[in-house]
Amino acid sequence: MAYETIIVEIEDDIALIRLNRPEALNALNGTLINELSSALTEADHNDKVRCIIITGSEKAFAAGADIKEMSQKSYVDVYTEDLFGAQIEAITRVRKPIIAAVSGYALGGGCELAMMCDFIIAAENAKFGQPEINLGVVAGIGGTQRLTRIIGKSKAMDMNLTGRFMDAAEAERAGLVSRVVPTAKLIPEAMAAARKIAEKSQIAVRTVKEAVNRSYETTLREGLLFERRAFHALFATEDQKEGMAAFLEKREAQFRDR
Ligand SMILES: CC(C)(O)CC(=O)SCCNC(=O)CCNC(=O)[C@H](O)C(C)(C)COP(=O)(O)OP(=O)(O)OC[C@H]1O[C@@H](n2cnc3c(N)ncnc32)[C@H](O)[C@@H]1OP(=O)(O)O
Repeated sequence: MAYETIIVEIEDDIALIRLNRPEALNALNGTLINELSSALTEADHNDKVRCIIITGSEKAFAAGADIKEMSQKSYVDVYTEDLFGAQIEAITRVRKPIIAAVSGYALGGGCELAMMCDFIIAAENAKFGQPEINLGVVAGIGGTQRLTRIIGKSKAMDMNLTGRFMDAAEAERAGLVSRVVPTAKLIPEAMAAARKIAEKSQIAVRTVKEAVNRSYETTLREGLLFERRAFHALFATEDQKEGMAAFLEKREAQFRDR
């Protein structure tokens, strides 16, 4: 399918989705959000795809929501259309793992989009921020909620109140990103991580995603019970038998996603 604001490449069993509005540093306008949401749904339903990567350009993952597009909207407009509601939240309903490969600016909605992914690999030049305060507004898709759960109250307050940017090293220390890699190696490193995930039992992979995400939504007691029951349930799969047999026989497991 041809898109206007994103490029989708499928290599082996990985879908690489590149945000592609260089003239606006990949600012998230309505078209981009719709196209990203469609491409993700398509990748989620494509049996050949086992892992998804979202990336931008070297200069910008995404510089936030498109300010030009929203600047003249009224409260009635944004409330009625539920701006940044269901359409972008659809990303969080994708069941396959999504890696955000972030180079350059990930600001406002860009940082929030990266946080909606399952984990973030950052290039050394990455800069994260929630500068909505400079526009007289606040974050609208997780900058005060997901960011606070990830990096804690003090840093989240600092980022949201001052609008300052966090570099890749600070983001790694704060737990916002899982690893930092040389800028030129961002896509090869993200592809290597995606290939590792693609080799695993996809039933176990999806269960990991559900269980980790559950930890954000529930109490520790409920989360631990969910995790234990998920662990128990995987004993009903052929992949559990294969994974454990392969270990004991000192060979590579051949998972069949059953
Ligand atoms: C999703 C919500 C609800 O949370 C809300 C939001 O996300 S609000 C948006 C938050 N993001 C920002 O406030 C960042 C805005 N951008 C910048 O501060 C700067 O562009 C920069 C620091 C990222 C980069 O600066 P610089 O290298 O000097 O490049 P520029 O000349 O500023 O930008 C190039 C070009 O891109 C356009 N641009 C950049 N960001 C946006 C944006 N968010 N929306 C629309 N357009 C954007 C910028 O206007 C320039 O275009 P031209 O003026 O050359 O046509």
